[in-house]
Parts: sequence; C-alpha cells; structure tokens
Amino acid sequence: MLLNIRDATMASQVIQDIVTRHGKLNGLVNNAGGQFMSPASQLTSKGFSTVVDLNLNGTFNMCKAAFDGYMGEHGGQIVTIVAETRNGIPRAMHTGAARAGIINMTKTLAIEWGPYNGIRINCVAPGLIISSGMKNYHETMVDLLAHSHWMNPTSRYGTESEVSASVAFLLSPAASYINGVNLEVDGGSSLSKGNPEGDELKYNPEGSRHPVYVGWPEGVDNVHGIKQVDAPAKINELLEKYKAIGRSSKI
Ligand SMILES: CCC/C=C/C(=O)SCCNC(=O)CCNC(=O)[C@H](O)C(C)(C)COP(=O)([O-])OP(=O)([O-])OC[C@H]1O[C@@H](n2cnc3c(N)ncnc32)[C@H](O)[C@@H]1OP(=O)([O-])[O-]
Ligand SMILES: NC(=O)C1=CN([C@@H]2O[C@H](COP(=O)(O)OP(=O)(O)OC[C@H]3O[C@@H](n4cnc5c(N)ncnc54)[C@H](OP(=O)(O)O)[C@@H]3O)[C@@H](O)[C@H]2O)C=CC1
Repeated sequence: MLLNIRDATMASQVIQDIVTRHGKLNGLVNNAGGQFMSPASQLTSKGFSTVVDLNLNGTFNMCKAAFDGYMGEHGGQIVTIVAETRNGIPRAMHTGAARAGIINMTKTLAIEWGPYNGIRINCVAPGLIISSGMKNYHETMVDLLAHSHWMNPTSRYGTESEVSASVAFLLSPAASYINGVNLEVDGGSSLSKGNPEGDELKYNPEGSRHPVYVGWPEGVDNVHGIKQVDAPAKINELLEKYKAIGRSSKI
C-alpha cells in the first residue's frame, strides 16, 4: 500500500483497507518522519512548514484516521517515534518543534481518547541510532558521527533493535497502565552536559562497556542476529564494534 502520511485522505484510505482486509487494527506505530539539517538562521518558511507538515501533521493524520476508522469504537495502542528533544535540536529546530508538538499532542490524546474502549497512546524518543536514516546524511556528517559516537553516557549510539524493543513493550499488555508518556531511548544523552571531564564524569572514547542489543526479532537467544543495517559502511563498522563489546564484556 502506498501512503503519504501528509495526505489525510490517503491516511484514512490505508486504515480502511487494513481494517477491511484484517477485520481489526490492534496497533499503530508512527515511525515515518525526518528532516534536513539546517541552522535556523538559514531556514525558510517553506522549509520549516515542510518538516512540521511531515512530522506533526502527518502523525495527527494517522492518529485521527486510526481513531475514526477503528480505535474510537474498539480501542487500540498507538506509539509514535519522535526524537530526543529535551534541550532543543541545534540545526534541526523545525523537527524539534514538530516532535515537541507530537509529545504534547500525545498527552492530550491520552486524556481524551483513553476512555474510548481503552486506547493508549505513547511516544518513543530515540537519541542517535545506527539506522537506515543515516544514509540520508552527507558524507562529512557520517564521518563526524562515526568519530563522535562515544560522546554519550553509554559511549555508543543506539540500535534499531533497542528502539523496536521499546515500541513492542509499549504496544504490549505489559504496558497496559502506561499512557501519555514519552520514553527516551538515548543512553542518557538527553541528561548529559557537553563532554564531561574528571573522575566519574568522563565519556569513554576507548569504547563502550554497554552490551548492545541487535537481536530483534530473533530475541534474547540470538542477540547478534542482525548482520548489518541499511546505512553507510562507517556506521555498520560501529555496529560490529558494539557487538564485540557483548562478546568480550567483563561486566
Ligand atoms: C535530528 C535528530 C536526529 C534525527 C535523525 C533522523 O531523523 S534520521 C532519519 C532521516 N530520514 C529522513 O529525514 C527521511 C525523511 N526526509 C524527507 O522525506 C525529506 O528530507 C523532507 C521531508 C525533509 C523534505 O522532503 P520534500 O520532498 O517534501 O521536500 P522538498 O525536497 O520538496 O523541499 C521542500 C522545501 O524544504 C526545504 N528543504 C528541503 N531540503 C532542504 C535542505 N537540504 N536544505 C535546506 N532546505 C531544504 C526547502 O525550503 C524546500 O523548498 P524549495 O526551496 O525546494 O522550494
Ligand atoms: N536514526 C536516528 O538517529 C533517529 C531517527 N529518528 C526518527 O526515527 C524514525 C525512523 O527513522 P530512520 O529509520 O532512522 O530513518 P529512515 O529515513 O530510514 O526512515 C524514515 C521513513 O519515513 C518514511 N517517510 C518519510 N516521509 C514519508 C511520508 N510523507 N509518508 C510516508 N512515509 C514517509 C520513509 O519512507 P521512504 O523510505 O519510502 O521514503 C522512511 O521509511 C523517523 O521518524 C526519524 O526521524 C529520531 C531520532 C533519531
């Protein structure tokens, strides 16, 4: 099915098609989104609107279509992928504003839609993730990302599996009393301040000590099941490095 989430009519049509084909719609994951990088001083009104339209309006279109097409009557779970925005997003103010809008929209919808047969709606906010998204970046940006990956309290980036696992949890009955939250999946980067120095306060350029999870959907018995990601080679090299931590971890 072809879907442009910016188009409300198309969003409704896709939801209707799913309900017709499967007879139900248990969950909705709003993962589509993105932006281009630009300092705010160089951002045009059209560029700002484009990114807000994709992320904020697009997410609204999908939530509303799911509500009207099935969940308003039958309930269901919604999870939206946003981005870690705690301290703004320099060079991506448009997406930061849109994602913050989604987080607040989610809180309101949790209150308004909770009573409708048990709708739950939450957000997952990834920090920097080794993902297919990184192939959208310019080579110089990829180089920078590959060199600075340790500047995080866990001294590494996250994986698609680690984000997916959070989404699966929020969709599941195990999260049945969690409604309207924004779950940050960022290794603690949103809490950190610059590049801290000194005992107990230093990032670790030599490498992470946090075993990585890249097993989805194979699960815990095969935590290194995913061979590589649809991302530039330098980014996949990081993934290999992270897998080795798990194998050699002294912790
Ligand atoms: C950041 C936190 C970490 C997050 C990581 C990830 O998300 S990883 C995932 C990463 N994955 C993704 O991000 C994937 C999703 N991204 C996308 O689909 C697209 O990049 C888009 C939605 C941002 C724009 O798509 P579109 O086809 O709708 O737009 P269009 O091409 O027709 O342009 C419309 C207007 O936008 C402006 N403008 C556009 N580009 C630039 C620029 N480089 N420079 C400056 N301005 C730019 C310009 O004003 C243009 O109008 P003009 O001047 O041409 O008349
Ligand atoms: N990777 C990271 O570090 C981070 C990612 N995120 C967010 O996570 C989500 C997944 O990103 P990621 O996998 O990394 O990157 P990708 O660029 O690989 O994924 C973005 C997806 O959005 C889809 N999409 C874009 N515009 C539309 C549209 N108008 N209608 C329908 N689908 C659309 C794309 O579809 P198509 O391929 O067909 O164009 C693509 O599948 C995004 O919302 C991203 O912003 C947030 C924080 C960090």
